[in-house]
Amino acid sequence: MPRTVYEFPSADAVATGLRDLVLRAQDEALSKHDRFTVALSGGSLPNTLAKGLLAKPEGFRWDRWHVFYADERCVPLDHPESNHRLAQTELLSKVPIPSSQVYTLNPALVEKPAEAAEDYQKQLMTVFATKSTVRFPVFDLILLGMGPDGHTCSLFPNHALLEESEQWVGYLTDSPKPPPTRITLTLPVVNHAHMVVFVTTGANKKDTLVQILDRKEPLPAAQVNPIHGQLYWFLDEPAASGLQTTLVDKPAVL
Ligand SMILES: O=C1O[C@H](COP(=O)(O)O)[C@@H](O)[C@H](O)[C@H]1O
Repeated sequence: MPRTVYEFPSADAVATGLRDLVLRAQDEALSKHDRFTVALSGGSLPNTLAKGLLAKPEGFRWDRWHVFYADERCVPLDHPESNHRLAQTELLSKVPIPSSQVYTLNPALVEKPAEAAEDYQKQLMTVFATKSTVRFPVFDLILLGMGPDGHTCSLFPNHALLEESEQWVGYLTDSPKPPPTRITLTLPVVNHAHMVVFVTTGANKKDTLVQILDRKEPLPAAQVNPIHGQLYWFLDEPAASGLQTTLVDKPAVL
């Protein structure tokens, strides 16, 4: 499916635009089934997302949301490096999503990443289906960040996990970005989603975006190409400033 690259004048405008797209994704999902399944990244994403959603929360059906993490660091859930802690602080503590519908790393398994990944895969199966029924889960929406090295989820350049083609959740103990031990959705899961949105702001991502969107270098984020779903890039002006690729300017309606 083709990608759409939006350029917004500021990070605040990215947050507003993202809010509108998340609402659309939610409404599309609820017109087809009774739940909205979303995977959140860590890093800068929860703050941008919260800014948009909390500024205008009307229309969100929080009781229907099922929230997973695109990746998680193998640390206790209240640790400063935990993606769940970040999402909880920025957004989840401020909206009435039932806690039973927020799927976290099993904190008893932080020292056992292989078991933590297997456990998280089992949690996915409780919502989507078992692995014997569906090859890969189909998320309604996956919200991704991209690191300056082109990583997304916890899929890092040249890492063997990029080749994973069977498992839904992988683990690594050698992340080049601390902390080293993490679990992550695999590329096939991301590429089976109904909608995937990269949210990338700031001039420090500018050169990597040129590598991915203009030069099509095979960095991890460039390997996100949903098979049947839609792919959006939400950029602010500093992030987009080096790009030659066709940009869609400040969409009025998403
Ligand atoms: O380590 C991580 O980094 C990426 C990118 O973070 P950002 O701060 O550059 O947006 C993030 O998407 C991922 O979830 C996180 O674990």
